Amino acid sequence: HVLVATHLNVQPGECIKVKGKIFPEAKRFAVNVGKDSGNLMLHFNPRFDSHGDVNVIVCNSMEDGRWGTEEREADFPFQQGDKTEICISFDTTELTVKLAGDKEITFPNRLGLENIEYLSVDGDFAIKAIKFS
Ligand SMILES: C=CCO[C@@H]1O[C@H](CO)[C@@H](O[C@@H]2O[C@H](CO)[C@H](O)[C@H](OCc3cn(Cc4cccc(/C=C/CN=C(N)N)c4)nn3)[C@H]2O)[C@H](O)[C@H]1NC(C)=O
Repeated sequence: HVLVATHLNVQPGECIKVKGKIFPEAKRFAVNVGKDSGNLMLHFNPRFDSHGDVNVIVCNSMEDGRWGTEEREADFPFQQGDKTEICISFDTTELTVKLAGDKEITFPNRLGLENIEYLSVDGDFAIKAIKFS
C-alpha cells in the first residue's frame, strides 16, 4: 500500500479528496474506501495496462473479502505522468467519484454502509495530499 488510513468517520455528503501524481510508466493504481480492507464500498482502479485492460477504470466492491461484480467505466480522464485529483463522496444508495474535466462516476453503495472508516491507495501513484471536507 501507498497509504492506509483507518478509524475515519466520513459521513454521507462529505468528500474524500485524493491528490497526487500518476507515475510516468503507471500500469495501474487503486483507491479503496469502506469499512476495512475486506469490506470495500468502492475499489476504484484505473488500469493503464493491467489484467488485459488498457485505459479502463474498473470499479468493484468487496464484502467479507469477496469481490462483487465489476463495473467498467466509459471515461478514462487519466494520463500517465499527470497530476490528478479525485473526490469520493457517498450517500446510502451510491458513491460519486468526481474526476478531472468535470467527469463524474457513480457506483452503487452495495454494502449500505453509513460511514467510511477506511481509505487505502495502492499502485503507481504518488500522493501529494489527502483532504476530508
Ligand atoms: C477475464 C479473466 C477473469 O476476469 C478477471 O479476473 C481478475 C481476477 O479477479 C480481475 O482482476 C481483479 O479485479 C479486482 C477488481 O474486481 C481487483 O482490481 C484485483 O486486484 C486486487 C489487487 C489490489 N492490489 C493492490 C494494488 C492495486 C493497484 C496497483 C498495485 C500495484 C501496481 C504495480 N505496478 C506496476 N506493476 N507497474 C497493487 N493488488 N491486487 C484484480 O486482480 C479482472 O478485472 C477480471 N477481468 C475481467 C475482464 O473481468
